[in-house]
Amino acid sequence: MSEAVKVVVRCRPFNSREKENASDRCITIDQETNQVIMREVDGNPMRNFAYDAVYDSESRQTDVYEQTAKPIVNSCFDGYNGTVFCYGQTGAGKTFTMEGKEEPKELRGIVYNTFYHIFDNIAQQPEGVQTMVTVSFLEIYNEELRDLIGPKGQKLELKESKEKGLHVKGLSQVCIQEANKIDSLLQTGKKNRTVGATLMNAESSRSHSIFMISIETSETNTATGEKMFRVGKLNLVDLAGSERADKTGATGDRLQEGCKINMSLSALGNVISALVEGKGKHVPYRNSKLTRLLQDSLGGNTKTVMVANISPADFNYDETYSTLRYASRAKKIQNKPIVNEDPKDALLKKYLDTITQLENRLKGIGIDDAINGGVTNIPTIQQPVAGVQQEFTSPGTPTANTVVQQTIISTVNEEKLHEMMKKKEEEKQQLLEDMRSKSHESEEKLKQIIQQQTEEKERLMEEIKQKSAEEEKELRRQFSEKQSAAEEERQRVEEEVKTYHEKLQKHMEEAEVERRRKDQLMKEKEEITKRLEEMQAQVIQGKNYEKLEETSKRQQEKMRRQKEELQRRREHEVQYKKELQDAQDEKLELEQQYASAQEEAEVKTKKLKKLWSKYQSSKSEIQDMHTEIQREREDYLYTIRQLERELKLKCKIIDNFIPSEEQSKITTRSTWDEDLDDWKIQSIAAAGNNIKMARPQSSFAGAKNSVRSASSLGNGLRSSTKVDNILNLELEMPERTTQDFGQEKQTSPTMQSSKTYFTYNASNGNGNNNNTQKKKVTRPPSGKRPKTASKEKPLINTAITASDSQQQVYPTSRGLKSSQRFT
Ligand SMILES: Nc1ncnc2c1ncn2[C@@H]1O[C@H](COP(=O)(O)OP(=O)(O)OP(=O)(O)O)[C@@H](O)[C@H]1O
Repeated sequence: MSEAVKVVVRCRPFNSREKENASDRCITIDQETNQVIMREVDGNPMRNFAYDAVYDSESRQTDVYEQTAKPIVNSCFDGYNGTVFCYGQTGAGKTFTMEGKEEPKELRGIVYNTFYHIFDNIAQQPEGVQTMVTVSFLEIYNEELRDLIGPKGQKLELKESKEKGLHVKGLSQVCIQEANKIDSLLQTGKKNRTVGATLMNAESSRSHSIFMISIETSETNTATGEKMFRVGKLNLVDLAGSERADKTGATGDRLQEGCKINMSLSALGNVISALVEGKGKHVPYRNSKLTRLLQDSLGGNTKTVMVANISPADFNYDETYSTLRYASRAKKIQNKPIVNEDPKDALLKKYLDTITQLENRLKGIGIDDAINGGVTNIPTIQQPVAGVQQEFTSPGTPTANTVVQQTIISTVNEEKLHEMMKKKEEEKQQLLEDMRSKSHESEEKLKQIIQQQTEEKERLMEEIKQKSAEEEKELRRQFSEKQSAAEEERQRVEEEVKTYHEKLQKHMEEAEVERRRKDQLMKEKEEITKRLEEMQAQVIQGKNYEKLEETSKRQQEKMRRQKEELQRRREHEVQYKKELQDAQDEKLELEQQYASAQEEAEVKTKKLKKLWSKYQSSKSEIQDMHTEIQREREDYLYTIRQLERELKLKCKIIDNFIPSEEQSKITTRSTWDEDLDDWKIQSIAAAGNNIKMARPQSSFAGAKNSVRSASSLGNGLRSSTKVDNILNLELEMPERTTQDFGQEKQTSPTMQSSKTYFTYNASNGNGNNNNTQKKKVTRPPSGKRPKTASKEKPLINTAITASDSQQQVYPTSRGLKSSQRFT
């Protein structure tokens, strides 16, 4: 089953340089539709691209990991190969995405998360499943392969073998048992990786790095009892960024590195293009080390994810557009991942085989007995010694000399033997000791591992419990915080309303008191006025009268003003009350409106977004159509130019080689046939090219030459042989010729062997004219053309001068007549 390369895009936040040069945002990430929208910049139209997933500058490392790399890591456990590679302009965030930092947790990139995930998976595997994890780390710097965790500065070579396939010879492979070992390994690799500062990135990677993880698992088949091995190889690739020298400000080494980087990236681009273009197309994997190493990841046996990193700033518009186009193309690559079962180069298998062999060897030399009951029964050392002793002490009838000799030899041999035995004994002891300690060590290790795993499990369980308890606590705390905040808010509003009411009440009371006081005053004043009037009526008015009247007037005026003031205050009070009521109503209404308006806004935003993306895609479709039309137009113009050239040639030939009167005759006899969508020319079947030309035959050779010169008489072009070819309306009259003319069948044998020339006469195509009758002239029985032929009149409009006896009735064709220049 083939599957497409998965492509995701991640946009980083603005960096300080972009902020300094006041760059604008030109990218919008729409996570609902998985689209990246590029706004219009400097006359470039708006563009949108869709991918498998998109991440904006707020996206978290874990989100990117969970949705992109995690599924691939899981499938490596099932025996699939996987590749995750980060692609993009320099400083776009590839290394941040791929590596990040180990602490704080939130900054861990794909490599870190992969390891924690791998060891989480291992911890959850059922009993009996064995796993082995190994890693390698290399860089491709200036087209050279370098080991990042092995001996420093060692250059490596790419090799291909039947057993291992394509591999890097001599590359270090480190076995990892715990996830946290990865940090030191990564640090070593990072220290060894080539980085350099450019204007675009203070820590720019100057090489492509590949972190290779191999996950080997073995499981026993419950039905057959056989061990099954699976190997999943995972490549985590952090590519160097594409860069423009004018932007990076690179010179010297940096510039050279940049060139090499761009070259290998363009080789990668060519591979992608070739794969996208389709079957049969040669894929240039061999053009760079990068593409050779990634051969399986692009169009091969691998599940691949490409992370395209981009900048949001219009300062990088061109680079971003190029990355997005690159990424769009990569989506079309089809891979064919398969499970790698029982591979020949499985390290785990080799390890397990070696362990079994060692165990068998131990059994073979009685290791158990040796351990339990001392060394006396070990045959390999005991038996030869016994044999030697027997040999030297065997009874016989020796002489005194021989006895002495034998005794000396025997003593010497015995000593040697003794020494040998001692040595062997020591070696054996040492071996046994080693084995014992090794087996003890392995037991201890096993116990330790089990103990560690159990502790780890317990710790994890404890951690999870703690975490969930903490989370619950945190949620509860947040909830109660929110609740108390809401309660506080409610109390505050209530308090406010209460204060408002109190103020109002106080105000009203004050106003009431004031009113009462004024009423009282008025009353008093009225009473006084009344009394005054009464008194005035009794007292004779002197000069005081005027004074009193004036005072009363002033008091009345004052009272009027006070009344007005009271009235004004009452009105104010009413107004105030009304306003308060309105404010409360408005507040309520606003509260209701806010909820519904927010919902409405959300719905409308969604609709707007949909419409917007539709608009965008239609726009880009139109743009594409324009480009297409432009291209077609150019094609058409090209074709027109070509046709014009051809037409000119034809016109030139006609004008120079066909007599003008013949041209006009042909033109007047031509009609456009709508049904056939072609020109119809009368008696076209008799035209030169439709008639078989006379082949040069030995018997006719002389005659043919004569005919050629005879037929070139028209229009003063007698000597031209080219004209012969054009003007010779030579006809061998086969049976079918008459059919071509649409006339009666003529089957006369004389006709079949005859040679006839045709030309239009002056009748302008009137078929009833006697002159228009075509006549056929047969050759003289000799078959030779008469030598006088060249002296005949021109072919064109020439009357036939064949003898009556030779003349046949020829099919009538409008205005066509045959001519012969030999009689
Ligand atoms: N998503 C992100 N969030 C926050 N910071 C980011 C993000 N992506 C990148 N950065 C920061 O931007 C800077 C450049 O990123 P990085 O080194 O990963 O770029 P690169 O694509 O690997 O560049 P080069 O190709 O030159 O090596 C770093 O300081 C990095 O921390």
